[in-house]
Amino acid sequence: MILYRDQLVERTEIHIDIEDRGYQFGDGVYEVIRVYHQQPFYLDAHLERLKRSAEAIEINLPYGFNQLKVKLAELVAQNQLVQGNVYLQVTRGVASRTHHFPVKSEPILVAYTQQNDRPIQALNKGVHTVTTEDIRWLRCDIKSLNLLGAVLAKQKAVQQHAHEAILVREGVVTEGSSTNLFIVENGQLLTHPANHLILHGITRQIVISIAEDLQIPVKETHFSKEQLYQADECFITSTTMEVCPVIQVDDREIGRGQPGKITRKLQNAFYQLIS
Ligand SMILES: Cc1ncc(COP(=O)(O)O)c(CN[C@@H]2CONC2=O)c1O
Repeated sequence: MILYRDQLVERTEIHIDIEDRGYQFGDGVYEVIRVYHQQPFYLDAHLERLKRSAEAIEINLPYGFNQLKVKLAELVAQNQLVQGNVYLQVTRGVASRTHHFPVKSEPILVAYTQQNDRPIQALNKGVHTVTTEDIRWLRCDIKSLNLLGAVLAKQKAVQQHAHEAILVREGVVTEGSSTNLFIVENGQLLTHPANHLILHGITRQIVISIAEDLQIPVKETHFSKEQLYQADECFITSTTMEVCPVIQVDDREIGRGQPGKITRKLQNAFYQLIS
């Protein structure tokens, strides 16, 4: 079943209008929410970010958090989702094609579930990555449907048999195409500040909290591609990748090409949260 507007319907019953602004302009916002043991993980944080993103582009969510939580719970239950993702998006709705906001349009919400396992092999062995220029716009803190910059970066990674593209803007490492990124330098975590140039990842924030509990120093600061190459450890974080070690960046091994000790500590602590 699919949550379409405010009803659970079969996918075949849904017809997206050719002038839905999400379809024509990417004029909408989205969230990917992880489900473990039939329970959405950090649902409130995801919905709060959805609201922030919608407000940033002046879309009014079609209904409130409590109703949305009830609907998402029904969606997860109806689809018997034990472990996987809920994809949720809200577009500005349907209107004759004009760049400026239509005088009147009704936001359209769609949510659906995907059954999938945790990325165990990537978590255990680590992943290869490539670097590429961050060509995205300057409001990456808005989780918008405008994902072409991320799509092109991810495609470059896949073409080079890598898992993720690490984005570099004017010499500064920002984040992955669909992940946040941390390095470990002399026992300290470094990650890009949560400003308009990165998505304020929920997993990123969880890792920062875990690090504080484990008394691992964290510095939200700029760092260069050279620092990335020389890092003792590196990992990426996201709802779908959890805390995933990076063992290679371009042609450079990170650490000794193995997941690092601090990364493993953070992984183990994160695993306790989802068990
Ligand atoms: C550009 C970007 N940065 C960071 C993150 C990590 O944020 P969370 O920790 O809140 O997930 C994402 C998540 N991207 C989602 C996660 O999976 N697929 C996506 O599109 C992202 O798209």
